[in-house]
Amino acid sequence: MKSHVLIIGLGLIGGSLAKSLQRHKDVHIAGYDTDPMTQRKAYKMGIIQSAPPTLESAARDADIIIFATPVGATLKLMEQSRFWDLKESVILTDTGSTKLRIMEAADQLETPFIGGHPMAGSHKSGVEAAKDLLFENAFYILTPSRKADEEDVMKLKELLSVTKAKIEVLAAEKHDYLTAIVSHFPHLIAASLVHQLDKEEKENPFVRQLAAGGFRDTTRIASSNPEMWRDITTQNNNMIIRQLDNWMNEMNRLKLLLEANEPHSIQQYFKQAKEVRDELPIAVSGALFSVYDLHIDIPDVPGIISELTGYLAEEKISIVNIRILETREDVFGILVISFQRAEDRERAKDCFDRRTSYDSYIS
Ligand SMILES: NC(=O)C1=CN([C@@H]2O[C@H](COP(=O)(O)OP(=O)(O)OC[C@H]3O[C@@H](n4cnc5c(N)ncnc54)[C@H](O)[C@@H]3O)[C@@H](O)[C@H]2O)C=CC1
Ligand SMILES: O=C(O)C(=O)Cc1ccc(O)cc1
Repeated sequence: MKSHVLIIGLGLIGGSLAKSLQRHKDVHIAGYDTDPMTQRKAYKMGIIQSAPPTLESAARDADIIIFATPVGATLKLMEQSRFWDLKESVILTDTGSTKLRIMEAADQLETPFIGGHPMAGSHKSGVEAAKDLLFENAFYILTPSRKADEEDVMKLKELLSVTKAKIEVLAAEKHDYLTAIVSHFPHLIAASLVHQLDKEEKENPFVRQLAAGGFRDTTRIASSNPEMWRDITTQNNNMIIRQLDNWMNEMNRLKLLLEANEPHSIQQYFKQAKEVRDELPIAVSGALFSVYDLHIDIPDVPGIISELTGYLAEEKISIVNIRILETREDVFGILVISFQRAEDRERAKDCFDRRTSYDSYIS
């Protein structure tokens, strides 16, 4: 008999999970979204196999229910779930970026709840951005509630195994502490840098044109969904404030360094940061967010980027990011294209080797 999975919230994460879980031949995936257009689109795209009209009817048939909604909505849905007519063996789980508040709510439920957080994503949202391989090689954190037993955890792990994510069990508080450092607080920094640019721009409109390379790299995540980040920030408020306090101390240390303006100490500051950054497991399997960069030496001529991305599109190779490291007239520029999987990067390199005369290499 087929096992029934209900995914509530069919955006980037719910849609990607639905696509990935299709690999189980014995699983039926039902999908619900408060936005009827999204639900219809997910059904038409074949991401979900049924689109129930109400949550109550869908919940009745489900063996596993996944809340893939912004974390504020997830808390409300968990509360509503008390009134659903659920199977006795049902397991509830979520995909939210915060875990402590969710698990406090989970402890109030009679139903086993296993918190979940796939630590991969992007600044994009919505079902159109969903990708079946989004979670491959990424960590997927689980935080089981007191009512979830070992067998429940095994069932969920078995369901999620097809995502090819690396599943780890962690305490909710530890999860929120760590994600404040590597994910939540960096979002606030990105947003604040953009605010700073915006203020300057009033006096100096040209600054906007100059905001290339480094500024864009550092602030990409400021383009994320504001509703989602409102909820994350309010739920993990204390941990984020702790990081802000640390950051302000660090900024004071930096200010003293700048006021002293001593070249050696300033170089040391950058050198130490570079050493730590270069050692981060970013482009290898096992990273929080794995990306695989391919560098291509390109001449600075109009249309070059669309030519190269056009080849990738023809060969159905997906990219996650694209940027130019350096472009000056008469000088070669370096185009950096990031892929989610090493295999995609290999295929892209092969594609460029066959179809262009540009050198591409893994730096
Ligand atoms: N975007 C990312 O990179 C990541 C997000 N997450 C978490 O996953 C969850 C979902 O995020 P995304 O998919 O990016 O958001 P999204 O904005 O792409 O999709 C959320 C979907 O939920 C629907 N929705 C909202 N309230 C609902 C409700 N009460 N009932 C049913 N549907 C409802 C929306 O209409 C939308 O289609 C969030 O909790 C987020 O913190 C986790 C990992 C990565
Ligand atoms: O786009 C990025 O780099 C992200 O930071 C994506 C992301 C957003 C929220 C999460 O909980 C996990 C990953």
